Amino acid sequence: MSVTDQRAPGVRISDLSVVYRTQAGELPAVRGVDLELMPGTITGVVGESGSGKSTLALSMLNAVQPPGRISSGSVEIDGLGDVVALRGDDLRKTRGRHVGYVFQAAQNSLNPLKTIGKQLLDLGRSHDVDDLPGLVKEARSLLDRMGLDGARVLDSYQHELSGGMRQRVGIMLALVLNAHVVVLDEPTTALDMITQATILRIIREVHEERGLTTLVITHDLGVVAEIADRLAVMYGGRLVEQGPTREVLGAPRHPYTRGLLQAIPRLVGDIDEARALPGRPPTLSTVPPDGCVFRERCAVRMDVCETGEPPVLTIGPRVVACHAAGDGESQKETVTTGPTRGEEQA
Ligand SMILES: Nc1ncnc2c1ncn2[C@@H]1O[C@H](COP(=O)(O)OP(=O)(O)OP(=O)(O)O)[C@@H](O)[C@H]1O
Repeated sequence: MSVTDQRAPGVRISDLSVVYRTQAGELPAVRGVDLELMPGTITGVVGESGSGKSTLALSMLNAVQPPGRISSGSVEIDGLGDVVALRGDDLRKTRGRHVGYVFQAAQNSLNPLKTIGKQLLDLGRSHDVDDLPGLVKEARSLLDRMGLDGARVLDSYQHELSGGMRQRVGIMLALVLNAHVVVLDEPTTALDMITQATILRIIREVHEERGLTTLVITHDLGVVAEIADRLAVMYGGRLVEQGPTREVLGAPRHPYTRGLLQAIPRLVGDIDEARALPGRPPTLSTVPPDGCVFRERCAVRMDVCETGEPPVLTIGPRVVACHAAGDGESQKETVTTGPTRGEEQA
């Protein structure tokens, strides 16, 4: 729904797989993910803990660290090429300058020995920014917009700031170099509801003003409902459903998406109506290598889900990977958790 700005690049993640080395060998945390970020849109990625969201975010900057590695696939950014193929200085310059980011642990990753302002200048110098006073002014203005005293924050050390303030510093650092692709991993988790709403509004405003292509990673469906144009749902390293946010949330087709929605307590009505998804999400070592990764928790699983990769179905603007999503039966309101899981790639 956002205005597509000519400056906003498109991003195509194709057949992306990321593995981590474990005692049991290399195991996939992200498997065969295909996801396109349309220019000028905000895409939300949701899923329970361990579904591979942060690993996907790191891949956007080719920043997966050992014991992990990108084992296949590409992340093509318009004007930049395949980030997965970048190395050395090209890669370093890309991070921050072309792809702005705030990682989940960003609020703890500031340098405790330097003021925020000093770290900002280091960032500017490392990216050959000529106008450092301009950079400081921009940083102050972004912090002011997020409800902080920008000048004071820049003079502060990390230990002088609360978790929520550090989180906003992280968002400022993601935006300040004027990158046109921005990756925000859990940007508002440490914030109270009111501040969260303010920050989401500001992210949206800056996104539109600057013509960005933005990826927001969150476990919170409320956050994506608030901010994202498109929504991608991950489970066990797979993308199981994606499409326009309103459609996915309004009429989820994958049983996992349905389960996530049903697990949200309502503010009105009977709180018991919220039904937690039974079972737990898989870990690296328990993700089934074959068949549907969601089948253990799926109320409508079929025999084929045990062994067959779910087909990737394109239904209008929606992509669903599920054995049951294609047949008329399962698309009727099959309440509970829903049919088998699938994913959107190989
Ligand atoms: N450094 C690592 N070494 C081994 N396994 C890892 C490592 N980092 C992540 N994993 C595993 O990869 C899988 C995906 O993790 P990831 O952090 O990407 O998921 P997530 O959806 O972002 O979860 P969360 O919301 O809890 O951050 C998990 O099973 C996790 O345990």
